[in-house]
Amino acid sequence: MKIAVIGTGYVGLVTGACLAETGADVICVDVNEIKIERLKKGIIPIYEPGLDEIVERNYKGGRLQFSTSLRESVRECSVIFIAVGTPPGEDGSADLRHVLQVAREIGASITGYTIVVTKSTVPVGTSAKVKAAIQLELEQRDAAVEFEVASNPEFLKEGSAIDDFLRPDRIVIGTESDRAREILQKLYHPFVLNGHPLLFMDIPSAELTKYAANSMLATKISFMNDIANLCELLGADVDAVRKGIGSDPRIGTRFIYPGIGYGGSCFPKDVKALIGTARENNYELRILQSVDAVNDDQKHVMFAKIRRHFGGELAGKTIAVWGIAFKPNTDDIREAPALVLIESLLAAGANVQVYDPVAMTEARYVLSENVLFASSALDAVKGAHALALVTEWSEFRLPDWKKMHDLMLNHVVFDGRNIYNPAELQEIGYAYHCIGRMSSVEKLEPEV
Ligand SMILES: NC(=O)c1ccc[n+]([C@@H]2O[C@H](COP(=O)([O-])OP(=O)(O)OC[C@H]3O[C@@H](n4cnc5c(N)ncnc54)[C@H](O)[C@@H]3O)[C@@H](O)[C@H]2O)c1
Ligand SMILES: O=c1ccn([C@@H]2O[C@H](COP(=O)(O)OP(=O)(O)O[C@H]3O[C@H](CO)[C@@H](O)[C@H](O)[C@H]3O)[C@@H](O)[C@H]2O)c(=O)[nH]1
Repeated sequence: MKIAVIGTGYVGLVTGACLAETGADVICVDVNEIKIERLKKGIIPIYEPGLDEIVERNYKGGRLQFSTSLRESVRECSVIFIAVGTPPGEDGSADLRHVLQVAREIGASITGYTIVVTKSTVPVGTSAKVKAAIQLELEQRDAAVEFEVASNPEFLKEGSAIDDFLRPDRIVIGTESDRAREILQKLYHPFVLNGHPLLFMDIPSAELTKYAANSMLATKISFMNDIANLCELLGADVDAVRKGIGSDPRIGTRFIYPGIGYGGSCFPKDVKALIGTARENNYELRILQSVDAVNDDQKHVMFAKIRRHFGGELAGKTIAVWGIAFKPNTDDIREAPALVLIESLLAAGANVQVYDPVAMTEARYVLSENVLFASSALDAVKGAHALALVTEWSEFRLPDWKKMHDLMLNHVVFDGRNIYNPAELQEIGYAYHCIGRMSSVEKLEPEV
């Protein structure tokens, strides 16, 4: 089966490489010439564990190709995936510019029966727009080419994208015909050998499933962040509460970790987009409005703790920030909570020294030149008055606290992910603040 994947970002490249892994003949297309040139040289444009191996193996095996020409690439393909970005527009709704541009080009190029599958996250009704755009192009060139559209939202997580794609919890496909259903069932058969379901449904339901899934997960996180903030007021420990509620299988243990707000290219934009979709239909999604508002506030919680610790005066203080990526195992810094914290620290007159194991290059594009980019975690804490742990990378989990004690000017740790042991830090002489817990350590008088 010959397949084209349009858009070679986090989703498109993983999709293309994983489909090629099953023996399919895949061509990945992108408008970004530099990206495609680098991919042809074996340079992977993003950090995603395991992606380099799978791309290299399939590229060398001839099953995976790269191109900047959509028109040439899609001609012989029976299935075309659209995996371009759908960033938030000014009003928060999904910007469909790239998706519809691709649809028009597909319409201008296909010559035989084709299934056009929308994999990008798009609002309900987008597949119908894609279909209309392709149809219009076909009519304009007077071509009677049979095609169908389908919706196949992607649920992979950055940092574990390969595993998520190869062993999905489920695959959701919205189709309108048995023919498209049979072809997509065949294509995805190798990925559901684990017994997890391939769920066929109508197209609007498939499109909405994606937003509902992300919104549900974001709701769990904002709910726990709200509870964490209440824990601090009541003298309770959110991690005990988390374990206490998570043991009930109806609630479950996953995605209830409090922190400093969810980030990334999906939850923030998809929650906002779904709120907008509802509003366009005269319906207020009140729960999601609160989820979004709680998340915006949560991104400021760590800054408030740091400012309070230093008696409201941060001018001249040096704060080390560990982690910029929105989560570990990715170089993606879109909507990362670290960016909000760093901006607030700089605005308050603090010096900021940052370190991230893989996101430093991305960070240099967006962070102010006043930020000091450290060469290692230890380098970042040199001369610092405080350490803020933002992203829970593995290499930050067991720091050499004693060595750091000598490097830091003042000894206080702000743990945005609740990964450190307060007792251990107290023994070495650090003050400790985390999320949703008032530990005895935190109640120590601030150091000068
Ligand atoms: N990143 C994730 O974890 C994730 C997971 C599931 C779904 N999604 C959704 O998948 C979609 C893609 O997300 P992403 O993170 O991979 O985006 P991305 O920004 O990493 O990649 C998008 C790519 O599309 C290319 N592109 C734009 N216009 C094009 C065109 N006309 N022709 C060819 N290529 C074009 C861009 O150059 C870019 O390389 C979005 O709708 C997103 O919401 C993302
Ligand atoms: O208990 C938790 C779990 C996650 N997060 C935060 O939530 C954000 C998103 O994390 P995660 O969902 O792991 O990463 P993404 O790669 O953004 O994946 C989400 O967004 C993708 C794009 O739509 C979907 O495909 C995935 O299913 C969905 O999990 C990150 O900032 C995490 O730190 C928490 O604060 N607490």
